[in-house]
Amino acid sequence: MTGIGSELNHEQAVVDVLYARLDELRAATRARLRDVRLQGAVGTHQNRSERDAFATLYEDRAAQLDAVEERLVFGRLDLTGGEVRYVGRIGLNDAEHRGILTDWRAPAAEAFYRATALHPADVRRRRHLVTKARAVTGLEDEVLDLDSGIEASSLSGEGALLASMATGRTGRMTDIVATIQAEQDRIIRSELTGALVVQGGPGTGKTAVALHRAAYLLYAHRRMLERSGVLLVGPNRSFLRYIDQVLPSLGETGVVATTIAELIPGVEATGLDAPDVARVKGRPLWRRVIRRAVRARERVPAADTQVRIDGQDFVIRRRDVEGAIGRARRSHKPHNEARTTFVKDMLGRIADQATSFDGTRLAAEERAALIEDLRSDRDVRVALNLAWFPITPQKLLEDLYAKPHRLAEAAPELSLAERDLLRRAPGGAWTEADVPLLDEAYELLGEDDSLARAEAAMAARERSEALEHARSVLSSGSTASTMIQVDAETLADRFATSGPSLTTAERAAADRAWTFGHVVVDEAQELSPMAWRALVRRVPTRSMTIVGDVAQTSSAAGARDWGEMLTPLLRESWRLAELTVSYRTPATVADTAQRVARAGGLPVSELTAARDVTGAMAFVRVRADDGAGALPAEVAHEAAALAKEYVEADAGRVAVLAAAPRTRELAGAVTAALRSALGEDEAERIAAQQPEDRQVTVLDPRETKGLEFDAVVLVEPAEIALGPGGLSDLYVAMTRPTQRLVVVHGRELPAGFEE
Ligand SMILES: Nc1ncnc2c1ncn2[C@@H]1O[C@H](COP(=O)(O)OP(=O)(O)OP(=O)(O)O)[C@@H](O)[C@H]1O
Repeated sequence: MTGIGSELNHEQAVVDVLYARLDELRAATRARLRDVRLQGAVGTHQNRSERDAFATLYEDRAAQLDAVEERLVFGRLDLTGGEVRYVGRIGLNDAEHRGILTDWRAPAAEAFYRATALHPADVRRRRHLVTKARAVTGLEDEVLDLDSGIEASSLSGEGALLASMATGRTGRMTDIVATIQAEQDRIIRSELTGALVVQGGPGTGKTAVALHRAAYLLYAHRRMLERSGVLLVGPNRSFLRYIDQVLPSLGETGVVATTIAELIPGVEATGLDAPDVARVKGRPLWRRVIRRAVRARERVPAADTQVRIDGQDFVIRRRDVEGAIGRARRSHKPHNEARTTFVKDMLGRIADQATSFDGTRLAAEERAALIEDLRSDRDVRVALNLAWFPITPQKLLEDLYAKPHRLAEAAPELSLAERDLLRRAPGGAWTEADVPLLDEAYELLGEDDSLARAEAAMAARERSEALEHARSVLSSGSTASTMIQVDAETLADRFATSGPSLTTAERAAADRAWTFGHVVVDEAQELSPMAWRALVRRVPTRSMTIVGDVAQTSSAAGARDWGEMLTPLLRESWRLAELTVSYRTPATVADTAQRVARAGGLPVSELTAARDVTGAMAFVRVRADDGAGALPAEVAHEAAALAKEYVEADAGRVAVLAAAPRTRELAGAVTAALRSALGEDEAERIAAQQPEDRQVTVLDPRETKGLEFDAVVLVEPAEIALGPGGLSDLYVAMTRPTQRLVVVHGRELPAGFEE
C-alpha cells in the first residue's frame, strides 16, 4: 500500500468513528424525543409544559445533528507536543466524554485557520480532509515548518479552496467552513463589542464572512445572543433566499433575516421610488422633519373656544392649552402617550372654572363627575383633539406627502422641487425608503401600549415562576435534563410559552421595538442615513457587523464613504477591516473590472484574485450595420453555448446581464436558442425552474447584487454604465462570474476595458 493510500485508510477509520458517534447521538436524541412525546397529554399543567419544553429542545438538537451530515469533519491539526486534533462542523465527545471532534468555532480550532509557517502556533502540520458523503477522497497537507522546504502559499488549504471555487454554482450559497482564510478568520472571530465594518471588493467573501461571524458569535456568546437574538439585514428577499442554507448548515437557525422594506411588522413596502425620490427620503434631515410634523399636531389654537355643558359656560383658553402642552411635552413620552397627560391636565383646568352654586370650589366628587362630562362632550373633544391630535405613523407620513402646506411647514430645508418630488396621494403603496421614516414616526408617536404593558407585566411574573421551576427541574437531575446541555434560562423560556413555543427569533420578528444583541448588515453600502438610524435603534449596544463595498453602491441614498455615513451615527464606536482577495472572479476578469471602475472614478479597494481561469474573458463585437436583431441573436447564441458547457442537472448557472429595458427581448431570444442548443426536454426543465433558481437567466445587474454564476454574458456595457446605477452596476455585473465573462457589444466599450 502506498503512503497516501495508508494515510487515506487511516483517516477513513477516524472519519468512520466520528460518523458512528454522530449516528449514535442522533438515535439517542430521537429515542428521548419519542419517550417524551409518548408521555402524552397527561399530568399536571407543569408536567405538560416540562414535557413540551424538552421535546422542543430535542427537536432542535435533532435538527442540528441532521444539518452537519455533509463534511462533518474537514481538518486535522498535528501539534508539536504530539497531540492530534480533528476540526469539524460541531464538537463531539465520545461516550467517555473525551473530545473527539473540535467545533470550528472553538478557540482550539483557531490555529486551523490562522497558523502559518511564520507563525505556526504549535501546529506542525495542517491537513485538509476532502470527503464525499462519508468517504475520504483526498488529503492536503501543509507542513508549517520554515525549514521544510515546502514553499508557503498565502492561501491555506489551497487545493481544497481552488476545488470549491471551481465547483458549479447552484443558486444557493454554501458555507466555507472548511476553507476559511486567515484574513477572513480574523474578522469572523473579532470581538463582539462595537461595530465592525468590513470593506472588500466583489467576491472577497464578505457575505460568507458575515454569516460565519454570526454563527461564531452565537457559539461564543450563546447565553447572551440566544436571548436577545441576532438580526440579519439583506438587500432583498431573493438575496436572503440565496443565503438561507448557510446558517442552518453551520447548526444555527435562530437568526431573524429581514430587509429594510420588511423592518416593521405589519407594514408592507411594495411600492418603488424613483432614485431621486429615494435619495430625498434617505436624508438625515427627516429626523427633524418628522419631529416637526409631530409637534405640528400639538398646537395652541388661534383663539379661545367657548363650550357649554349642562347650561354652564366654559372657556378652553389659549394660555391653558399652552401650559398643558408644555407640561405634556416635559413628560418626554411619545406623542400619543403624552396625550393622556395633556387631556387630563386640560380637563382639570377647564373644571377649575366651575364653582358650586354658592360660589365655592367644587367638592372632589362633583369635580370628578364634571371632568367625566367634559371628557365625553363632543365640542371639548374636538377642541382638545385640535390642540393635541392623536395620529398614527402612517397617517402622519401620508399627510406630509399629500398636503403641501404640512410638508412646507415640517421640511423648510427641502427645496420646492424636492417637496414636489414627494407629492403622493394618500393610500399609495409604501416604499422601502418610507419604512425608516415610518419607524422614526413610530418612535416619536409611540404605540398605544397600555395593553402591551399589562401583557409584559404578566409575562415577567410568569417568567420568574418558570425560572424557579426550571431551576428545580435541573437540580433534580432528571434524566431528560442530563441528556443535553441546557441552562435554567433556556428551559424557562420553553416553560413560559404556552401553546406552540415561540423561539427568540419568532418573538423578535413580530415586535417592532425588539432590541437585538447583534445586527449583521450585508450590502450595507446601499443603506441611507435614515435606514441606518432605524437599524441602530434596534441594537442599543451598537454591536454590529457591517459588510459592503462602497464601489458597488447603486442606491442614490447609499454610502460612498463609510466614515461619512457612519461617524455621525456611531461616532468612534466603529472599526474598519478589509478583505482583499477575490475568491469568485478569475484574475483576468477581476483586473478588467477594476480598471473600468477606476477609470470611472469609483472608490475601488485593493483586490487580488485568488486564481485565474484560462479563457476567462471573451469579446463579441456586433456591427451596427448587422441590423437591430443582431445583438439579441448573438447574445442568445453565446448564452446557449455557455449553457451547454456549464449547466448540468444539479449545478451550473449562466446569466445574461443587460440594462433593464433590454431584458424582456433578450429573455425571449435566449429561450428559443436554448431549445435548439440543448433540446426541448432540457430547455423545458430549465424553463420550469423557479426564477431565483433558474440555471439560465436574463437579469438586470441590480438584481444580481451579491449573487454569482459560473458564466455571464454581459450585454452592451456602455448602456449599463448609463443606466440608473451607473458604473457601479457595470462593476457589479462584471464581477458575477466564477469562470467566464463573455462581453457582447455593438457600441464602444467604456474606458478601462483595454489595458
Ligand atoms: N475562504 C473561502 N473558501 C471557499 N470559498 C470562498 C471563501 N471565501 C469566499 N468564498 C466564495 O467566494 C464567493 C464570493 O463570496 P461572497 O459572496 O461572500 O463575496 P462578497 O464579498 O459578498 O461579494 P459581493 O461584493 O459580490 O457581494 C462565494 O462563492 C464564496 O463561497
